[in-house]
Amino acid sequence: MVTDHSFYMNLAVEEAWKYQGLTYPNPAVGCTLRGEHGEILAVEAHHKAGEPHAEVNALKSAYYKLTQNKEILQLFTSEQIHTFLLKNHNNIFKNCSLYSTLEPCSHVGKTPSCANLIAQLGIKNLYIGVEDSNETAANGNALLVQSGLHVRLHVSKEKCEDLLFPFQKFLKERFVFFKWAQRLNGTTDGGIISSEASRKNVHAMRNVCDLLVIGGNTVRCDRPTLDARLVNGKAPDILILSRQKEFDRSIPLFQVPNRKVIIESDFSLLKNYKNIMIEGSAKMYELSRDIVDYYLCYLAPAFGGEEGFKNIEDKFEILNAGKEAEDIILWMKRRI
Ligand SMILES: NC(=O)C1=CN([C@@H]2O[C@H](COP(=O)(O)OP(=O)(O)OC[C@H]3O[C@@H](n4cnc5c(N)ncnc54)[C@H](OP(=O)(O)O)[C@@H]3O)[C@@H](O)[C@H]2O)C=CC1
Ligand SMILES: Nc1c(N[C@@H]2O[C@H](COP(=O)(O)O)[C@@H](O)[C@H]2O)[nH]c(=O)[nH]c1=O
Repeated sequence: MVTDHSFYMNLAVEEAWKYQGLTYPNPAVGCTLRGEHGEILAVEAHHKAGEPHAEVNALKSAYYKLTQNKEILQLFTSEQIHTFLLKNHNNIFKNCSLYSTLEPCSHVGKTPSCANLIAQLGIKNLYIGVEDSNETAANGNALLVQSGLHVRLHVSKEKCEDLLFPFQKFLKERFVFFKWAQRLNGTTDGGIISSEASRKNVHAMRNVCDLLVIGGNTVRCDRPTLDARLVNGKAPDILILSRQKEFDRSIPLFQVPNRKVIIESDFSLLKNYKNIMIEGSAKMYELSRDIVDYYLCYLAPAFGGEEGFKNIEDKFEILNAGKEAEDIILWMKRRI
């Protein structure tokens, strides 16, 4: 039987995109566990920095699927899951193949080393999308080859690179993404557009981004708060892009504790930040075109509104299309 390794890797890629924008300062990573007859034992992702890596989440799910032992479902930290699996694996993974969009980490950071766990569990084959460019975590691949695993690199390489790109960008300098919510007819005005689940997702991104950029007219018209209240999260610093700099200082945006609100007429402040979200519409889109890496659109199944992206001719490549409640979520890059 010829195995289509990209099929299994692409499942991991799809799962990981659900957490893009939420894993900072970690990368979005996905992992599939395949049984010896090609069956899918688990498809999981890394959700949040400090929580288990994708490989650990996949091994946890696969262990439960294979053993029906509910004990593992009560374990949530990486340390707990590593320790449990090392003690109880009974060689059940010995003919399994593991697909990871990123080379398993070799270091002990906030969580123990995935490469070490994979080696000790006796997994047979390891398929990797891309190597880890983060020097402290890299070389998991070499460690696993030494341990006798069959390792193949660059399965669905381009897809894994697109997934990893934000991480590489914030490691090197900064990652900037432009997010908006629109209706089917392209309008962005008139208050709430996307579903509550989508807005929670955006608040979870605000919770981990260190700077949120907003246009001055939006502050005047929408009187937004721009915090992460829907997930009880931390409010990011705010850059208001404005030349005239006149605002009603009594609105909630200026009252949120423990964050800075800075008003500038250019983007030079961005150099001090790593993970940056611009929440904007057409004017901000035009002004930020040269500094944005990825675009994130929440497309709500509705018509209505009046203003939006008119008279802009750009084209995009869709990197991932997902669904959150009733909305479609598109991660894209602009075609140059
Ligand atoms: N659905 C959605 O996701 C969103 C919808 N919106 C809606 O869309 C509308 C438009 O928002 P958006 O397009 O983001 O932008 P805005 O109109 O809110 O902001 C653009 C800002 O850029 C400043 N500006 C204009 N030209 C320049 C320049 N050449 N150099 C520097 N600064 C400049 C203006 O400053 P000045 O203050 O001096 O005029 C203005 O405040 C908003 O009113 C809001 O209701 C906004 C964000 C998201
Ligand atoms: N209407 C709309 C968005 N609009 C953006 O959110 C801002 C309001 O933030 P806050 O006051 O914190 O709730 C608003 O000014 C605009 O930038 N975002 C979305 O995800 N979905 C939506 O439907």
